[in-house]
Amino acid sequence: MTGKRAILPTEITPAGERVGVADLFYSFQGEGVNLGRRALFVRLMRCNLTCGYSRMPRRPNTPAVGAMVCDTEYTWNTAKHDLEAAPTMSAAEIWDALVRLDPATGDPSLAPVGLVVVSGGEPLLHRGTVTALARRATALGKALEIETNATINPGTELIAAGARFNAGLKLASSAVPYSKRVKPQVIRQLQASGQARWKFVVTSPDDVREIADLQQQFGLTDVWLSPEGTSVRVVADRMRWLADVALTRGWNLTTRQHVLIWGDERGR
Ligand SMILES: Nc1nc2[nH]cc(C(=O)O)c2c(=O)[nH]1
Ligand code: SF4
Ligand SMILES: [Mg+2]
Repeated sequence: MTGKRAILPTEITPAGERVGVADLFYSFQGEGVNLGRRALFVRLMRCNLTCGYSRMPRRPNTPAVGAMVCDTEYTWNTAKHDLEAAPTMSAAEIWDALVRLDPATGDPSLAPVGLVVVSGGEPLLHRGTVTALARRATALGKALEIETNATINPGTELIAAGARFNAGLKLASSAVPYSKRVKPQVIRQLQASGQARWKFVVTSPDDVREIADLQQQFGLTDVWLSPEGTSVRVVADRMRWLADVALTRGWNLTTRQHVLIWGDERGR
C-alpha cells in the first residue's frame, strides 16, 4: 500500500497540481480542421469514460462490448495498466518539454510549430493545467486544440484563453451509459463558445442516425465524421461509405492521417 487515496475517475485535478503525462511528441495533427499541420502533442492521463466497456473493467481480460473501443486505454484502464507509472509534471514543465520538441528551438532557420494539441484520456479533468498551457500558447501566437469527450465543463477561463475544442461526443457504440456520455449543459456551453467543432467517431450506420439526432437536439454546427480504426484498411473502408453520408447531410469528413502513416504506434 502506498497510503495514497484512490482518485475517482471523475475527479478534477486541483489547479496548480502536477498531472500524469502519458506521451509528449511532435507529429502532424492527424484529424480534423488542422489535419496535416505540424503540432506539439501532450497526452494526459486519466479519463472519466470507459469507451468499449459499460464501466471500468475489473480484470485485465474483461472483454470489450462496444464497437468503439478506446485506443488509449493505457491512460485510464486500471485493470490493464499501472497508471501510477506515468510521470507527473507541472504545466510549466509540460510547456518546457513541448518547446524542446519543436525543432525550431534548436535550429532557428526552421519555421516554429504553430499548433499545440492536448489529448488524453480526458484532458479537461486537468483544466487548470490545460488553461495554463492555453495561455502560454496564445501569448506566443500558437493555436491550441483540446481533444475532449465533451462531458466536462471547460470553464470560462479556458475559453477566454482562446483554446479550441475538438469535441468528440461519444455514441451508443462506445457502450458508455447515455447519462455519462451526454451532458447537455456541457454540450451547450461548448457550442455557445463558438470554439468547438463536433467530431464523431463512426463505426456503423446506426451511429449516423444518432449523430443527426444529437445535432438537431443541441443545434451543433461544424460537424465532423471520423472513421473508427487503427489500421489503413479499416480507416479506408469506413471513409468510402462515410463520404456520401457526410456530403449528403452537410457534415465534414476527416481521415486519421497518423493511422494511415504509422498504424496504431504510440506517440505518433
Ligand atoms: N498525429 C496524431 N494526431 C492526433 N489527433 C488526435 C489524436 C488523439 O489521439 O487524440 C492524435 C494522435 O494520437 N496523433
Ligand atoms: S473518452 Fe476518449 S480517452 Fe476516454 S475512454 Fe473514450 S476514447 Fe478513451
Ligand atoms: Mg486518439
